[in-house]
Parts: sequence; C-alpha cells; structure tokens
Amino acid sequence: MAEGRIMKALSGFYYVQSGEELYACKGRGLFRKQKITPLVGDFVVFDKSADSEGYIQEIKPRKTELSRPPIANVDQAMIVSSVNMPPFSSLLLDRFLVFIESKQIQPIIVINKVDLADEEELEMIKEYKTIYEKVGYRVLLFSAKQRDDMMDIKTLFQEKITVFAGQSGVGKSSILNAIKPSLTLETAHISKSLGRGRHTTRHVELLNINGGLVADTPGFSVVDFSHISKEELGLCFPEIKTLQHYCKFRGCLHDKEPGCAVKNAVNSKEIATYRYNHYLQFLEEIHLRKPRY
Ligand SMILES: Nc1nc2c(ncn2[C@@H]2O[C@H](COP(=O)(O)OP(=O)(O)OP(=O)(O)O)[C@@H](O)[C@H]2O)c(=O)[nH]1
Ligand SMILES: [Zn+2]
Repeated sequence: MAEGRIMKALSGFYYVQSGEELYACKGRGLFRKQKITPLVGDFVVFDKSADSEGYIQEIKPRKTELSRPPIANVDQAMIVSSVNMPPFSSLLLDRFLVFIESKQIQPIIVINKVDLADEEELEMIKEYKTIYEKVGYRVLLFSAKQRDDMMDIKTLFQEKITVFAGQSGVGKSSILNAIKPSLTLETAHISKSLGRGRHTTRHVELLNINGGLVADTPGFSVVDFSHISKEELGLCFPEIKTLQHYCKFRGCLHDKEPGCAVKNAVNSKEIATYRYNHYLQFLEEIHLRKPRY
C-alpha cells in the first residue's frame, strides 16, 4: 500500500503522485460502497499493481470540497475581478467572497487590469483595497498584461492548493498563463496523445508552482447560495462574524432586531455600509429561495 495525492483525473484514470512518481490508478475498493468518487486533490491509499500503475483503495477525509471545478482539499481561492472591462463590481466580489467562505476556503482578492485604470478608478480601487484589508482579506492589485507583480502572486502558492474564480473576462486564464507559460503547451500535448481536440476534454489538473499546487482551470465564474442558510450567511462576512456575539438576541440576523451590534457598527461606520447592504440583499435572496424537494 502506498499513499499519494490525485493530481489529475482523465479518461477513467486518476494520476496519483507519490514521492517523485506518478501512478495511473483505477478506482476500486471501499470508497465505492461509500458512494464517493475520488477527486483531484484527494489524498488516497493505493495498491501498486505495476511499475507506474495501481488501484485506489481508500480516500482520506477531505478538508474542503468544490464541485465546479471538482477538486478536494482546496486551501485558497484567488477571486479575480478587474478595474475595467468588465467594470469592477463590489456586489459580484462579495458574492464570490460569501461563496468561498461558505466552503471554508480562504479567499484572496485579486483586482486585475490596473493598467487600464485612470487616476479616478485607481483611487476607487485603492479605497476598496483598504476596506477589504480591514475586513481581513489579502488584496492584490495586478496586471496580467504588465506582469511586474508575478512574484507577489507566486509566493502565495506555497504549500497550498489554489483555485481561481471570478466573472468571465476578468483575466483568470491570462493570469494562469502568465504564471505558467508552458500551461497551454501541456494541455495541447495531453489532448493530442488522446487524439482529441483541445477543448473537448474537460479535465482538472494540479500544477506544481512555487512549492504549491494550482488548479489549471480558470475555475468558476458564477456562484449560487443554495447551500447557505440565513444563519450561516453572517459567518461568511468576517466583520459580521466577529461582532455577532455582542448582539442582544442569539440567532440575530442583523436585520430588524433591536440591540444589534452589527447595525450599530454600520451606523458608526465601523462596517462599510455597502457590505452590510449586500448582506441584506443576500439574506433576502436566501429567504425567497424556493424550498427544494
Ligand atoms: N489590459 C489588460 N487586459 C487584460 C489583462 N488581463 C487579461 N486581459 C484581457 O482580458 C480578456 C479576457 O481575459 P481572460 O484571461 O480570457 O479572462 P477569463 O477570466 O479567463 O475569462 P473566461 O474564460 O471567460 O472566464 C483578454 O482579451 C485578455 O487579453 C490585463 O491585466 N490588462
Ligand atoms: Zn445582530
């Protein structure tokens, strides 16, 4: 028996890295009865059947799990937005933040295309940077076009599994390609050996970059809150989470309740009003959600 991490899933094989070796493994064993499918990012126990082949016998418990892209044990997500083209939207950014927080994954905010910003826009973006840093997030202003801050991004990968997320067109693929210029070549190579076109095979692969693992897919560009309850929503806003113990009522949703520490903090400008308004908007969205059967 050996242990390793699934780095890639392709055509029914799970490619497990153990030490320096990569083993092409088939799924078999106990986890089939448990009805869980191995995911890229999983730690697994496997039987070596030949030189570089094997059978997965066991999947180790997961820290986190994403379904789009399907990856287990993701530590952090780079949420990419852009200053311009498409214009910066704090509402969308907050949606992504809430989604990532709800999955127990650490968000990092990347605001891309700073090369396109005029003075006024740069000023606005810096104000947002200050607000989100106060909340406790790391914020990177970035340009995939100029690429001067590449090391800033790369140092964040160490000993982590990272995915990229963000609205369409913000530059996720551009940043990925800038980080790993050989990426497109590798993707083309894999598909060619299977005799298929580049875009027909959807697979996820973890790439070794700067001592960490980065998912080679631009990740998700839409999020939904269907798995989040009203009570959980406040936990996805760090500045609300730290204050909610001071609310008068346990289970306070920080809406109409009296003696709410969160509303007091909004009134005293301790919490950004727009963040609180987004919270209320998401709360309403969850409230109006049709029950699913
Ligand atoms: N000026 C400028 N353009 C950029 C920058 N980063 C990306 N772009 C351009 O923005 C467009 C969209 O970039 P992509 O990398 O395809 O964006 P994406 O987020 O992967 O988009 P989807 O694949 O649709 O999710 C492309 O034309 C890029 O060349 C940047 O930092 N500055
Ligand atoms: Zn409250």
